[in-house]
Amino acid sequence: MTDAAKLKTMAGEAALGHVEDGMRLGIGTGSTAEAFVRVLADRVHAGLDVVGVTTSDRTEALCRELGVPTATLETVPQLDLTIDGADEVDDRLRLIKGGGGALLREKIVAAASDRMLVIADASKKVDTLGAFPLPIEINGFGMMATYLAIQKAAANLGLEGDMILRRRGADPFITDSGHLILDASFSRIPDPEALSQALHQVPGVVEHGLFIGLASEAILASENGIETLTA
Ligand SMILES: O=C[C@H](O)[C@H](O)[C@H](O)COP(=O)(O)O
Repeated sequence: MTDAAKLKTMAGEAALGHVEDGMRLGIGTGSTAEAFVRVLADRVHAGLDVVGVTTSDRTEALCRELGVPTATLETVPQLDLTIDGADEVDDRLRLIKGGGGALLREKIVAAASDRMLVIADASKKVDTLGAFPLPIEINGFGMMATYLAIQKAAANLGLEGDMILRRRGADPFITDSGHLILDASFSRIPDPEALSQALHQVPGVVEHGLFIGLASEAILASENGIETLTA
């Protein structure tokens, strides 16, 4: 296992300490969430009784492969705890997510949960959000108009930077819900709340990767051990 993989597993194992028998779990997407699913599966095989609502087709497939029971939000619409990774986390537990393209379902699942626990390696901790390009999920219809409207909304907040349509090989990346993603390199987002509100005003924006007021705790793994941030 590489050092990076070890840190993800460390964070996943620490997250297990928050999981109790009978819990309805939201299960995130990405390499750290996958590390969590692997340690969770061992516990399930040892008798832990939980049900997971997954945030992507990819995580759903992994849970099925490893024997972690899953349900949909339609049948289990209220969750006790969501455990998910992040691309950036600041000291107020504001996040950038969506590097893997799962931000929409991740946000819906986190919002349906009593608590959201972030798991990450300590390199994800930042003073100011924005070095990681902000994923913005948009409808395919009128995408150039949406692009320009986002650019204008951001400029009104003093934010400028490249916005690139995410691709998978030669084709546009399509999310599990059938949308496109723009990755916006603003470098620094000093007021994430203002940007979040402004983006939600743009028709065509389905969701964005700023998670504000959702995470209640973060487990950050480094070579020195586990650091826990609480809201
Ligand atoms: O869409 C993907 C998610 O928001 C991931 O949780 C995020 O990109 C972090 O992924 P990783 O754990 O692979 O760094």
